[in-house]
Amino acid sequence: MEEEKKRQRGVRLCCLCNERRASLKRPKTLEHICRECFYRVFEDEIHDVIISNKLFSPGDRVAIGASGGKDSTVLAYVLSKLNKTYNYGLDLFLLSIDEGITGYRDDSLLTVHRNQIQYGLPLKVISYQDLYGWTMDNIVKMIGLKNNCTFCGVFRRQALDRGAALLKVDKVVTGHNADDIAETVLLNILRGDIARLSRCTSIITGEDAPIPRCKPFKYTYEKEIVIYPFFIIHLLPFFLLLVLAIPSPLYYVCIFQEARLLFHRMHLFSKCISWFCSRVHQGFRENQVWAILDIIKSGENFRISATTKMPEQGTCERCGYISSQKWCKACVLLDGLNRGLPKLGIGRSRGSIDGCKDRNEKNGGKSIESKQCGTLDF
Ligand SMILES: Nc1ncnc2c1ncn2[C@@H]1O[C@H](COP(=O)(O)OP(=O)(O)OP(=O)(O)O)[C@@H](O)[C@H]1O
Repeated sequence: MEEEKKRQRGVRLCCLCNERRASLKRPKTLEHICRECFYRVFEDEIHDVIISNKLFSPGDRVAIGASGGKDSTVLAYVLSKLNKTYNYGLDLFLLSIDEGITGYRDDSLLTVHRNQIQYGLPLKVISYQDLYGWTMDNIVKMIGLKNNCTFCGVFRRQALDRGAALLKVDKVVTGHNADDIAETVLLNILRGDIARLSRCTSIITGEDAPIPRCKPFKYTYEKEIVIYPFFIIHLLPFFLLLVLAIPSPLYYVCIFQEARLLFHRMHLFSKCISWFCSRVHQGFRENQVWAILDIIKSGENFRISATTKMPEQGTCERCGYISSQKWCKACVLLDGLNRGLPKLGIGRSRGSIDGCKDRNEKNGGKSIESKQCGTLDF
């Protein structure tokens, strides 16, 4: 009766509970729903992903890769909430890697320190300076802005594993979301990187490595991760917050990623435009919404032919980290830096460093070489 009255008054009701006033159009399904139902479906879907993929076992020690950005901040909050609500029995930790990027990581680490207190989770911070003797600031001073992301990505991947080993955890979780995964599928297709294409949609990776990594946000849309903490604030101030680039976990973009920063600004600008034009371009937006899940599904359905030779997994002769080469990529890059020849380890031709010969080449086979690329370098 009450609902009927509301409907007559022209109030759009939430299509899930059919009781409360709808206050947002859900980016993933385009349903008009209320705030309470948004929180419920957002958390329920992540819980379903965790359970159906058996991401954790009771008693697991789990490190949350905490960059201080929006994805890992929301992940830390949601995972600790679900852990309590559904009694997963997990011991959660925050693990942060300090790359030594002044004006970027030092700011975002403040958020992680705040999260440590807010969520009551132990925090471990590991720096490139301690692990490698180099900060990204110093690396960029030596090599400039070109290729610096290769150093950062390779070092971070290994640093997360080393931090996880120090914390003696069973698993590492990262905040990679559906948009990141769809983007990586497309990048790997464009680059013809079959090795990465075959594993980039896996929700658990590195099962052959000492510590597996999981992505509970694999099917969670970035837009919903952004809405989740800020939903209470109405959309307009939220857009202003983004566009004016007021420092916030939503907006941490690495200062060394100039191209990405430009892309990010353009992306935000186009988001604003599309928000204003959304009623006109409804059909286009609906296609865009489904494209993310479709791309992930295509990546999942990708099958590698049995005759394709994949890189052979071994350990680095220098540091003992997993590697398909004699030396792992981090050791090759570090060696180049320490010798004052930082470009040696970059690109495909790696013959110039003795320790870097491909095991498969040595074995006479032709392997698929996997480069450091894409959003998912974990
Ligand atoms: N410095 C870091 N320390 C710990 N974990 C990290 C770090 N950088 C990235 N990660 C992990 O990898 C995930 C993806 O990182 P990426 O650099 O793509 O950032 P992002 O998509 O902006 O995510 P976020 O918003 O959490 O920073 C993060 O969500 C986080 O779990």
